[in-house]
Amino acid sequence: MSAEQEKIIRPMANFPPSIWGDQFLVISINIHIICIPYTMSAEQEKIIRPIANFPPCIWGDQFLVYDQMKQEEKNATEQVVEELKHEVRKTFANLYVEAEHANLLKLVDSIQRLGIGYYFEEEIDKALQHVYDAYGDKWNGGCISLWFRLMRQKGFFVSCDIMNNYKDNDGAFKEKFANDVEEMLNLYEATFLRVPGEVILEDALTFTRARLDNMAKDPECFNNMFSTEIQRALKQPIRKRLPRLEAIHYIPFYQQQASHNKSLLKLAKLGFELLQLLHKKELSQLSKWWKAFDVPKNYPYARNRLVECYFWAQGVYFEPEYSQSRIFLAKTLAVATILDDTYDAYGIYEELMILTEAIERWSTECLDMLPEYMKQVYQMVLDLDNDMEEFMSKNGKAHHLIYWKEAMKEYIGSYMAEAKWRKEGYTPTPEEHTSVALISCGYKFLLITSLVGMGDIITDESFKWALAFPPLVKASCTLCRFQDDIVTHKEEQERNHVASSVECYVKEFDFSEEHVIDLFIKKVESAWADMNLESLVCKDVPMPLIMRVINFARVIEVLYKYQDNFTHVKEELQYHVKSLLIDSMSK
Ligand SMILES: CC(C)=CCC/C(C)=C/COP(=O)(O)OP(=O)(O)O
Ligand SMILES: [Mg+2]
Repeated sequence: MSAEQEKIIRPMANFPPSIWGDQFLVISINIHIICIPYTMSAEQEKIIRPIANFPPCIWGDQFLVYDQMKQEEKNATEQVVEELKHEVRKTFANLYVEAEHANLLKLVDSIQRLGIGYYFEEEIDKALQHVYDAYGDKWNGGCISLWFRLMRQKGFFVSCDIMNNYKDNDGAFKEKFANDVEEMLNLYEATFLRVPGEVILEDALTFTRARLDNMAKDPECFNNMFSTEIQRALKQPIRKRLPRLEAIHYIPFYQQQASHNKSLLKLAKLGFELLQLLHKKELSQLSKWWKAFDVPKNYPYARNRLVECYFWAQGVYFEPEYSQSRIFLAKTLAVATILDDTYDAYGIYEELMILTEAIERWSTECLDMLPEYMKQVYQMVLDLDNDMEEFMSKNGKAHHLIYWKEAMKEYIGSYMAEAKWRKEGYTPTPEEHTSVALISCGYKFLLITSLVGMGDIITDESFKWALAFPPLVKASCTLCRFQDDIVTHKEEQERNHVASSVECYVKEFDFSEEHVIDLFIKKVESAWADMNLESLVCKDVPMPLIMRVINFARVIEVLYKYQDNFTHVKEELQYHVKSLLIDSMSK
């Protein structure tokens, strides 16, 4: 300032200086030390961490490399596939006459169950629209249950009144159907497309389940082929099956049927094989990416589950067009697993506060404030965004990642809320718990993850819709949370862990654990009915998005139905992974 300007008289107060000097620097250094566990001596490390001792990864490095098909062989296979597709298209065309409508439905069902529905998306849409336009709700071409299931699967809200055809005048189910295995199976499968309040379908489920149960115990009645089908259906109906796993079982079953279409069978096998090559390539690419993080060394407390995460992502979508999204989803799942275990199987409250704030701020500048062991996982989170942004900006859709980040922040916020309850030893009321646990189950965040990169069908509106937590998404989160807690809560409570929904309900209502679990099984069933309803009434939501929600729910059926197969990878999941990603389809 010039001497002139200096004439200004400032209202100076001459406040006394700080009296504390630098003495608190030392304390803040101590706080910093607490945040860096690897530099702490055993003495200093008085902190008791909620360690879980999760089993290690069982797969080793086997997916790093894979057997590739020679280019000439691949080209030749693709050529045959095109020819076979052409032939199947001709079959469609022949079935449009009225007398063949039931066969048209059977063709659609076989194609879908053989796992090659994505080859004939247009033909299937056209065929079902044709049947709907011709009959509306008044289908009279036989195979009622098959018609009902296929229509509802595709989003046509046909009435369940047609099921009265299975009943006598006195309202009981006709006994003449009871010995018809195929009809019983079809009716049973149709009941899983019911929406809340469809009593006739609930009764049909009770009726068919009892009959099929008896048939399964009496293999003399029919051939072996159906016996296996019945047992599989009783364990898991078609509505809840992952399409790729269904193809593995259905292809040999279809082959055994005398009436099978040879071109279709061959196409299903070749299609499976070609797609398996792509999946192997993706997993190999992911394995290389993951290996660089050296999870066993850097995150020994966490579940190292890349292969299982890939299985998860592949369950959500297996089609070639979603390759980039599938990879992004698998990466996000693998990182989310480390985060989940950091929040509830290693981190202490003060450290988690810092990590939560860093994720909220989303900047490399936050790296310095993090405890040493968290730095890498934080960088992994930032890189998920950076890597996907590169791909998304090619299509001018990089801004979709803003929604993804918003969802991630909400998800991490719910982990922090649980960490707080854990620290306080507080058991929330079921209501308080649900508001957090439906987000912490991860399914809202993962659904939003799965939409990134799916193509033009997904718009800003799709993300806004999902972020607003509509009933369809809420139902899938409900199912995920309760099914997960039913099988994981015992093991979790052996360490210092936030109360799961089971403990919250036991405490609030003074119910026995068994009773709470029965209640949750019913909640899971009604969440399926809610998803069915929403998938029929959400007309503004594109079908490919709805199918992601359904497939996420189907993955839960595999990973959490009877036990926690994600944490403890037993024979059944190993078998699935091998048949999808290692073994070749038998010719
Ligand atoms: C759905 C997500 C996020 C998948 C990633 C893997 C994961 C965290 C699974 C659930 O683990 P958990 O049984 O420990 O879940 P929680 O800690 O929420 O009970
Ligand atoms: Mg957990």
